[in-house]
Amino acid sequence: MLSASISRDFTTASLVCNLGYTLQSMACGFFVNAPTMPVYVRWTRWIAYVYYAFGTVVSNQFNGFLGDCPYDLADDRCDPYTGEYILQTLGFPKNWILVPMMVNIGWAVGFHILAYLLLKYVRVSVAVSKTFTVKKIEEVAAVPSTRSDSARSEITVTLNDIRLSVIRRQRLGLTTREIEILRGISATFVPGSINAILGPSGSGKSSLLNFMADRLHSSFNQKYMSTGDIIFNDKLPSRSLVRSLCSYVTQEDDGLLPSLTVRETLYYAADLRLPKTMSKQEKRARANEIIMKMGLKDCADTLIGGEFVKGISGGEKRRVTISIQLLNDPKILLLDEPTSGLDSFIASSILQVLKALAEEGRTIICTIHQPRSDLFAQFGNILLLAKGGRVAYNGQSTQMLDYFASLNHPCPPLTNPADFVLDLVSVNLQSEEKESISRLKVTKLLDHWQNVEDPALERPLVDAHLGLAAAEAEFSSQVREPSKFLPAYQTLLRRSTLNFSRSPHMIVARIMQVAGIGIIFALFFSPLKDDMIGVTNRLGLVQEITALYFVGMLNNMAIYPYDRSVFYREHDDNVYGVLPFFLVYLTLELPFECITSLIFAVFLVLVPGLPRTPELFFACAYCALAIVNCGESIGIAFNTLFLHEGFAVNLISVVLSIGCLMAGIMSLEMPGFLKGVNWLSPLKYAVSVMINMSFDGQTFNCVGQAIDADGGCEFDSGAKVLENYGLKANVPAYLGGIAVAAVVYRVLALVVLKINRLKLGIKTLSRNSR
Ligand SMILES: Nc1ncnc2c1ncn2[C@@H]1O[C@H](COP(=O)(O)OP(=O)(O)OP(=O)(O)O)[C@@H](O)[C@H]1O
Repeated sequence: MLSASISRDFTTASLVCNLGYTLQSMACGFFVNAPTMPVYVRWTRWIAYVYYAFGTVVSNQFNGFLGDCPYDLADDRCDPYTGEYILQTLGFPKNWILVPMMVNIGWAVGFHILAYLLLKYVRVSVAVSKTFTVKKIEEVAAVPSTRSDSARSEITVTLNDIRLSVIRRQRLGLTTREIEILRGISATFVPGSINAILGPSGSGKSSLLNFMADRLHSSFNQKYMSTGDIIFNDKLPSRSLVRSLCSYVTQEDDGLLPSLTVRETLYYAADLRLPKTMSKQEKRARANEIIMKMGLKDCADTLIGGEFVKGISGGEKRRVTISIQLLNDPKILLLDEPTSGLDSFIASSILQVLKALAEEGRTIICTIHQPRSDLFAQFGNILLLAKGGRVAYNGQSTQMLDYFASLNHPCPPLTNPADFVLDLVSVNLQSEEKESISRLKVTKLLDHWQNVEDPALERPLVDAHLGLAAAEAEFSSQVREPSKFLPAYQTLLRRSTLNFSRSPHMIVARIMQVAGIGIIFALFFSPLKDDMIGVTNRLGLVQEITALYFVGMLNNMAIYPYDRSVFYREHDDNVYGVLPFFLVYLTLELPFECITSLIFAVFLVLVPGLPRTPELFFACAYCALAIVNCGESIGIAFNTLFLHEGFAVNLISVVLSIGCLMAGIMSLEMPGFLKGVNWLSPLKYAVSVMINMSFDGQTFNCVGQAIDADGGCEFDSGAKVLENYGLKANVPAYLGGIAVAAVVYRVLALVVLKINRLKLGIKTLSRNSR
């Protein structure tokens, strides 16, 4: 909480938290012996709550303790076996239990108060975005409309008795429940004006739009089923053709990268979405044409902006999201709540833009939750749904009130027509009496539409087979193929590099997450001595390489969830596949991991004085790189499986903590099952390699050690340390194991992402199977 109140940005907050935690754990006295800490950091233990917690636990464990001393208890040589001696070596007073517990309560309260004060008095500053002139990708003049003749042909969309239901698994998959979402929707959407889908909450507006855009995907937990046809100009297109002809604008603008300008966003989108037959100049010209058409000229060189950088306005963001979908000149544009969250002026301007697009011959279909009367006037055609997914009206907006008036439901004067019809088709749940009256009224309205007015009653059913062939013939030139691997990879790499280079705090955090903890280790452990304390400090220092597992996760959390949102949107639009996205992430991540791992090895090996050999230096950098990389892989996998970042981070932390506890000296005696699991952990290999290479061939003096009968001591050589702790390992094999683990973890992350992005279709049932 304190870190988040110091910086509200996750990247910086996680850096503060990580370095703060590392400092705490170094100062606690477990990894590095407190009395032997260098004087310039020895004081830090007094401000480390972990020191007090560790002191309490150790005091509780060793007060009055006596180990199995092989000599007479009065013999001085038994001193190292006493709890008093152990406490003295660790630098803790005797019976030090109550005081540190009270101090820690003080720390807990203090941290909360400090966080409260920071949250209350330190305001989040939102920087105003700079404008960027595109230098490398030169500006290309907008050209007059490039719509081809085929693009100008118009499409009337007809829905024929669409039924949609979902079967959901419950109680750990033991039972299932079927929910009917749409019950026989027949409607017509015409080109030339805005087609609005209205209805109370839960009436199925979004589900219908998602169904039309082919965005409903079955999964393990839910299986969608549908019947009915979507017809384009009396022809029955395949689902893939529907997907190609329809562009879909989602409710959120989360498919935009905050550090790109509007023009850059559209240039890169054009590169990714427009066919490879178009030259770069033509793609740029198309993007500039859209910028002019959508009224984005004035903000074209302003950053999109995000949480901490004020960029373009909310209305402009909506326009940019719509613009991206307009790049390939779709014949049908579906928009989910395009005006939600916008003020009336901006909402009205968005609808005017949509109206102008419709007047060019496009079929514009949008859901609107509760339009004001001025917005309602912009709609040409209305589909009114009632709760339960049934149609109450479909036709021209100008005739809607007359239709309801003819059924004895006149709209009172000065009433917003949209509010009036939404009330009309809603069930009033305020009292039982009102509910039964309103339910009867709604049922009558729905039955009347279904039995008397439903356009499907007059429509001859299209011959599915002939219709399919005819549709393919008419619209095949409009089919959009996803971008091939190489061009997609190149464009995404350029875009991500530009976005990343404009986020200096992320670059600093990526470097300092690894280098920072290396510096802290060096401060606490340097210089390593050759006595007993030197032995335990070496073990502690080498063990600390496991902290990099968390660094990988934090690096991933700072970037991946944002990249993922943009990727999911573009993948839903069938712009490119999983692999280019995945490899671009890896390409940007690896140079940072290589450089920071080398820096880390300087502070872990050279500065404190582990054997200063090239072998150990590069082995350390290699292990560090693999551990950070595996942490990132686990981050990718969990952040793909779970969209909620808080939940994902909790789960990842558990997995990583278990990995750290099972590595090296933290778990010398584990049950067989856990030993088996540990072979899957990169930390096991890395810590073993580091311990073996750090101790092999080393000699130590006996200061502070129990002297055995022949005058020697337990740990006078590195070989004895490895043998006594059971840490001897086959270093070359383990070095190979680390590489295998890094590759396997990353491939697993790719498989998780691939499975997650499998677009399991909707099961289409024939009419008589229901
Ligand atoms: N995958 C699903 N699992 C269970 N129920 C679903 C699912 N999808 C839709 N529904 C149900 O279908 C109904 C229609 O949902 P939908 O989101 O389409 O309504 P809506 O009219 O768009 O509502 P709102 O205006 O509040 O967004 C709701 O009752 C919803 O709970």
